[in-house]
Amino acid sequence: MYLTVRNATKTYGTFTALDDVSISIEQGEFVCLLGPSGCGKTTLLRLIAGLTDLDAGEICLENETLSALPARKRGFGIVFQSYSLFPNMTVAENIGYGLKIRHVPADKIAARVRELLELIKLPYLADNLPGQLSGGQQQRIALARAIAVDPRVLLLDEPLSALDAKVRADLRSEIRQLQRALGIPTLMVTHDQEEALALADKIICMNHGTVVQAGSPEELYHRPATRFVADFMGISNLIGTAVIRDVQPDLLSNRPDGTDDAYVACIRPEQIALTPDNNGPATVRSIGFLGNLRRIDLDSPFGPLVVETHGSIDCREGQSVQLTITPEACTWVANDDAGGAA
Ligand SMILES: Nc1ncnc2c1ncn2[C@@H]1O[C@H](COP(=O)(O)OP(=O)(O)OP(=O)(O)O)[C@@H](O)[C@H]1O
Repeated sequence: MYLTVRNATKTYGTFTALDDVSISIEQGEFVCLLGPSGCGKTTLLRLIAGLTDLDAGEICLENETLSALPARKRGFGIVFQSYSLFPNMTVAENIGYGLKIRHVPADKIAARVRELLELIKLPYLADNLPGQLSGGQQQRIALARAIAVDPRVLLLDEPLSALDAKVRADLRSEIRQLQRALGIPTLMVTHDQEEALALADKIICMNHGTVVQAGSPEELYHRPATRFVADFMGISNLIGTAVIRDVQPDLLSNRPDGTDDAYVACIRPEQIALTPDNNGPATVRSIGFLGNLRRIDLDSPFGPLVVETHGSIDCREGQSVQLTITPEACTWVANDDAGGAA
């Protein structure tokens, strides 16, 4: 483990923002902290950065305890949602700032700034002021400034959320490429599950100040541990045990033992097949065209269902359809009853 947080707790008055949280980041890993607004993501990032004090717990980098080390001595690079560049400094001065305060010689700073401007593909902007740049450009500069000092860890707090969809998607893949090329262990806060799925080696899913599940994007999507994770990570059809027993009992074959309330089935929309059938038990309510796929809303004996298909589909709104669902399509997840909190 490169960076570890053990049993971190943080309270504000009587409110517990983080409750006994433990996480780890490996060397070179890209980790996303994902969860709904207010779940404690930013608090955890700020604790790691040294911008907030821990009430209890420990933060270690390799074998060094960081808890007593002030933020500026941790050697971390930080990028915030608001670009937070120095408005009166040029782009080159902004990028070189961290090196300047470390008394690096001017020629070395100039060379490093040139190298970073090439890396973020903005070599022609060196002499501009931040106010003359687009949001996406400013965020690239903020990233270059954070990387300039060869940080031991890169901390990103919702760096893309102020940008529009296209710029956001472009910068997302650039951040990924840059992080891969430089191998800097990175922790990024986001509330956007698509962003986390696309970027992360590991996702740490949080709710109400605790870690609900940590794992690869594939694990969290295909094997969510709880109803909250299933609901938060993409679209899922969550169906109770009693309904399944009534409608299609063979789907219960993989269910763990426990009371009816203990588990619900999570069936992803791409795992349900439809066939037009005038005597079929389900009815198509609406069909949405999403470019590369179609999303179909159904009324069914299971209740409302969402189905997605990449192929063309031979049915129309109002049509009756037959459903094919196999027991393997059901992931049984603990019913933490937190679906509503997502
Ligand atoms: N300085 C503070 N004083 C009091 N309460 C705070 C303080 N900072 C954060 N909180 C509370 O702690 C909780 C967690 O906040 P945090 O910013 O970590 O959430 P978050 O998951 O990053 O949410 P968001 O995505 O909305 O930024 C929130 O309920 C917030 O109101």
